[in-house]
Amino acid sequence: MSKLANFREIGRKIVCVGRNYSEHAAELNNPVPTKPILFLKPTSSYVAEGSPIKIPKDCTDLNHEVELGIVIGSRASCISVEEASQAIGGYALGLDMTARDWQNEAKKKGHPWSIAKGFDTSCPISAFVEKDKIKNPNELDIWLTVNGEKRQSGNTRDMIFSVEYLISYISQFFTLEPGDLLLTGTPSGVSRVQPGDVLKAGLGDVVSMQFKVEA
Ligand SMILES: O=C([O-])CC(=O)C(=O)O
Ligand SMILES: [Mg+2]
Repeated sequence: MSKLANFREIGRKIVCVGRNYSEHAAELNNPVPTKPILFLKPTSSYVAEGSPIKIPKDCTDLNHEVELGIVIGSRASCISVEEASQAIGGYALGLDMTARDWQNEAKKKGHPWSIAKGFDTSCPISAFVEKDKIKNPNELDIWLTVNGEKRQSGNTRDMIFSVEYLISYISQFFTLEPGDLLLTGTPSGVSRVQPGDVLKAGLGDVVSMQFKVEA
């Protein structure tokens, strides 16, 4: 078994991309970016299947964002787009849980989004997916249901910036290290979750996962 199966323990950062699907940028009245928008989540935000997503105290608008995750397999600093696929060690399916009320307030004030995006349980994550299970990460169906009702349904071909472009771009600023996770942004259909909701999500026919939401 690959040592990357343990990426939640060995990885030291989660790098997230914002507004990488134009329909999602539009649904939140945000402009479509001309270069990737990056933010970080602490690795303490991971939650694995079997444990619940907890709505933080005083958050009134917790949203789901289903995203393709790239698990880094080898150290990458200032690499080119052509070299980028060599840095991919595997994949995971992730949820970028977002306290939208807190994010909107921070955006208005020009403050960072760290709490809105990085609170405990804000990164529900699947098991590790071996690299050879996915031929082309830029051509994958990605979906999420809430209590059996379809909310998000997209394909990674609609990403504004490809997986390889993102890895290269991020590596110009942050050295990527084995076990680090890159979350590639969410397609449209984000919505509020409530205590008791059951979220199911899937990536192509390679992985699916389920999480319960608690107050
Ligand atoms: O909060 C946002 O909408 C930005 C983001 O994470 C995404 O587009 O996936
Ligand atoms: Mg996101």
